Amino acid sequence: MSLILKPGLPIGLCCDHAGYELKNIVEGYLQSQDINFTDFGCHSADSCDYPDYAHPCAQAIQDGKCYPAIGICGTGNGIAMALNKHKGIRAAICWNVELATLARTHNDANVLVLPARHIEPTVALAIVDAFLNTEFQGGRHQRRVEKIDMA
Ligand SMILES: O=C(CO)[C@H](O)[C@H](O)[C@H](O)COP(=O)(O)O
Repeated sequence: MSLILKPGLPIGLCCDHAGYELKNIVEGYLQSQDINFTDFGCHSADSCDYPDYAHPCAQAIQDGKCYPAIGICGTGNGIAMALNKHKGIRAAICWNVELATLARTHNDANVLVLPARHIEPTVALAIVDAFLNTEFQGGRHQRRVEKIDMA
């Protein structure tokens, strides 16, 4: 059982066309681990706009309908920017396992963002695994994370 899943809540997934193929791979991995997810799209590799999928996914986290989430686009930047417009969302772009671990231990990241065009699928799955299985350290980081939403 993952360390950061909340009982009864699925993981949220969102992507654009650049992340579509990797999202399918991530979904296969989650299924193999018996982890439930809600897929907010996109649902094909046809060109689309990442905010159209990022915003509903972030809203679902805010509404308590899923937790955590994984967002995927070409560089990770666009979908992370859209997700991070939402209060309480801490979306972290991670391209290796160490960054994913630190995003959890230091930042209590609640959305993992993967740059699909810049990482291999095997690395992506190792990142997902690290993200889902690493606890927030709290302590000095708790104070800093609380200050993020003060703007
Ligand atoms: O990487 C991105 C920008 O931050 C987006 O995620 C998109 O995937 C990318 O911009 C899509 O580019 P395309 O040329 O329209 O395929």
